[in-house]
Amino acid sequence: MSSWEVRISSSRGVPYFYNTETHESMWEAPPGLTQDQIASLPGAKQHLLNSDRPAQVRASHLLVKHRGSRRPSSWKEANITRSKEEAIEMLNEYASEINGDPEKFAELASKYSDCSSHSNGGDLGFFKPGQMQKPFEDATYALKVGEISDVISTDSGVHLILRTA
Ligand SMILES: N=C(N)NCCC[C@H](NC(=O)[C@@H]1CCC/C1=C\[C@H](COP(=O)(O)O)NC(=O)[C@@H](N)Cc1ccccc1)C(N)=O
Repeated sequence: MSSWEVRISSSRGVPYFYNTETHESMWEAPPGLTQDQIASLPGAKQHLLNSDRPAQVRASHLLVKHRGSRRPSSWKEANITRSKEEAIEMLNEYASEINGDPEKFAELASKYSDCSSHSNGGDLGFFKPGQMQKPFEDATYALKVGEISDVISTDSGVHLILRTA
């Protein structure tokens, strides 16, 4: 496997391959390396090289915060004191009311989401790997476009996610 490693180009912010012996560098993976060998190169954090992961995705979410949230406050409520269990119960009720319907999702997100994105039906716009908290990112990438997640927990609170692109 010689001495290839993965580095991030400072100018382009994307991974490239660098050989510490020959000082060669290339954007594409060196020929002859299997996917597994590439994934185990120094610096090749799987999500950076996850070639089958689209560069960006788009999602909407319905966030219910609780007293354990990193910022237990929102446009709806200055001081959020509900428990995490209560927040999960609320989300499960919303999920059954939404019943997989994207329009219903946007309607309920506008009314009930504790995120500023509520004003836009929960739409977060496009985002790339590394921008959102990991559980949120992984859950979104695991969804097909048009699918709604189960209850996902992050430091912000608990979410329902609808992947839209
Ligand atoms: N578009 C981006 N890159 N904006 C920065 C995202 C930061 C990111 N946020 C999260 O991972 C969670 C999941 C989705 C929303 C979110 C949290 C919070 C609410 O939780 P709190 O921070 O009070 O704990 N909402 C936001 O950030 C909003 N600006 C998202 C947004 C709103 C309107 C339009 C676009 C994006 C993080 N790395 O913390």
